[in-house]
Amino acid sequence: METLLDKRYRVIRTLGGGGFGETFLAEDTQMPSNRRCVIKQLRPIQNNPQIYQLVQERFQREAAILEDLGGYTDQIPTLYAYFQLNGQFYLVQEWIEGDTLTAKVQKQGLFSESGVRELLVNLLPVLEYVHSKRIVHRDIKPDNIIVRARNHKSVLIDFGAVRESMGTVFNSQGNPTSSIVIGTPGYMPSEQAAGRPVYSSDLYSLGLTAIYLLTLKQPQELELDSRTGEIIWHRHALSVSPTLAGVIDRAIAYHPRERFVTAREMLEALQFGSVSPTVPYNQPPAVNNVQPAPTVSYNQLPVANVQPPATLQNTVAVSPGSASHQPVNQSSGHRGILLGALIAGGLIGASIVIGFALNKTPQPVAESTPSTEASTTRQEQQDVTQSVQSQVPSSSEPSPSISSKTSFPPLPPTTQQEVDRPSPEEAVQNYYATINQGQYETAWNQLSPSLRSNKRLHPNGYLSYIDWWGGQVESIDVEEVNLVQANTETATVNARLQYLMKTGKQIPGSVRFSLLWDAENSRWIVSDAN
Ligand SMILES: Nc1ncnc2c1ncn2[C@@H]1O[C@H](COP(=O)(O)OP(=O)(O)OP(=O)(O)O)[C@@H](O)[C@H]1O
Repeated sequence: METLLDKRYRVIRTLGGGGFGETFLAEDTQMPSNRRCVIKQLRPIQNNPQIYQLVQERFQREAAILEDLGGYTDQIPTLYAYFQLNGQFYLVQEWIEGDTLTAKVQKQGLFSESGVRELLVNLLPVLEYVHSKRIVHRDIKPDNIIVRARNHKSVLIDFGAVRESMGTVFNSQGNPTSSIVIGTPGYMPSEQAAGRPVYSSDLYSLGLTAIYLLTLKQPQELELDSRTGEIIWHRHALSVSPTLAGVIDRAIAYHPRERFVTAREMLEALQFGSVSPTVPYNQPPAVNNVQPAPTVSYNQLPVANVQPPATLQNTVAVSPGSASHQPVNQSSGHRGILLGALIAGGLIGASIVIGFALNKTPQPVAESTPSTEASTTRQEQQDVTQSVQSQVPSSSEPSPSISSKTSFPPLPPTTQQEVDRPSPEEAVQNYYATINQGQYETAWNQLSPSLRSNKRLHPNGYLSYIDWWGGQVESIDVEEVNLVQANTETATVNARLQYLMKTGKQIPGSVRFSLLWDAENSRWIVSDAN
């Protein structure tokens, strides 16, 4: 007699299988059309009654998230049902008829630039939505994007969240913990491999997906800059425009703070071409577009310089455990981080689970995303301190809100302009007032040309500047400005600041400004800041 799963679903064929269970194509015998669906079977990696209870709770929570996500857009499969049977968990999802990007490339060869652009423009709003729900997909790759045959829209399948709930184990202290990291070697950035995905981890994976489509190179086949750890791929895609190359470069930057912070930002860079043509691979880390990803201690990522098997691209679940012991060496760590963990765990080929119980609190998806708590990591503070180095004084018109009185030495007034000459402290105050009013371009133009073109501070020019001020900082409070020295041509001012970040955090900072008097425009400009 024919068996029906959950007395309802007739399995047509197996679509795939991995460490967590199998995936089936089935038909729903209780729908008039016998509509087709995909059934994902999931097995907890540790099986005892206490764990089962916990997994069950997490599974339910994650299924609710999938339901919510799939209900919003036709670019995420709809969740039809979920159930438990014989100690296993099942998700019943919409079957997306079409080809994965992997299958498409196999059929039609390389994607054109416009094909890749179209794909990104199509997918980035979906990612923006997913991130707005505090979810990091965690397994974006060509296999997990299906182009729907009906309307050619790209659909994002295989969210990592539910599989992660299957990794619940008890650690040696008897506390439940999430024992695994979900992701695919090569497509997964280092912070994710260390168990701390942030939103831009998905942008990184999407960037590598784009490179695959443009070059047919899997991430492991691409070289790394031995000094910076950045991926070298331009030589395999010589006809790609500088704008697209720049967008991809930024998405795949090693460090999250150098990447686009949001999917929207990446989309806009793609649409409006505002990314500088190339971000040289050998650049030092950007300091002016810090990603406020406070849960990641980048200087604590593990390093393992083990080369991966070149073709490995299956999703894996690995222990995030060793993430906190060895200092990161950005010039060489990169891909080795995860792969070391994989190989150390005995990975050969397909999906595996290394069920190390870790002394680590559980990390449901929402907690894996950038935190909004008020504390600040040392790294973040450092980043902020560095990133404020490019602030400039504002226009010569004193702002009514300025409270610090001028202590500029009296000058012999020669013209009305000279009489109205702002003090250096006022210039600094005005500069930040301009930023608080959202007049970023005006503020940018108050930087000296050499400061504006300082690649260390502004790797992508003005874009880096607005990334920081417009994208990450909510407002800035100037707590104190002190004049260090001044003459008619130059001045030095110290400023003590408090950044209110969009995440809700408050971060202190201090900057020493070097100002130059711009007589032609009767204003101070910032020639240096540190
Ligand atoms: N909703 C869906 N609609 C259509 N096909 C799907 C859907 N979900 C998964 N698939 C396909 O089913 C197959 C198996 O999916 P599964 O999630 O088990 O992935 P896998 O490739 O076997 O493993 P993994 O990606 O976890 O390494 C894949 O080819 C995938 O494209």
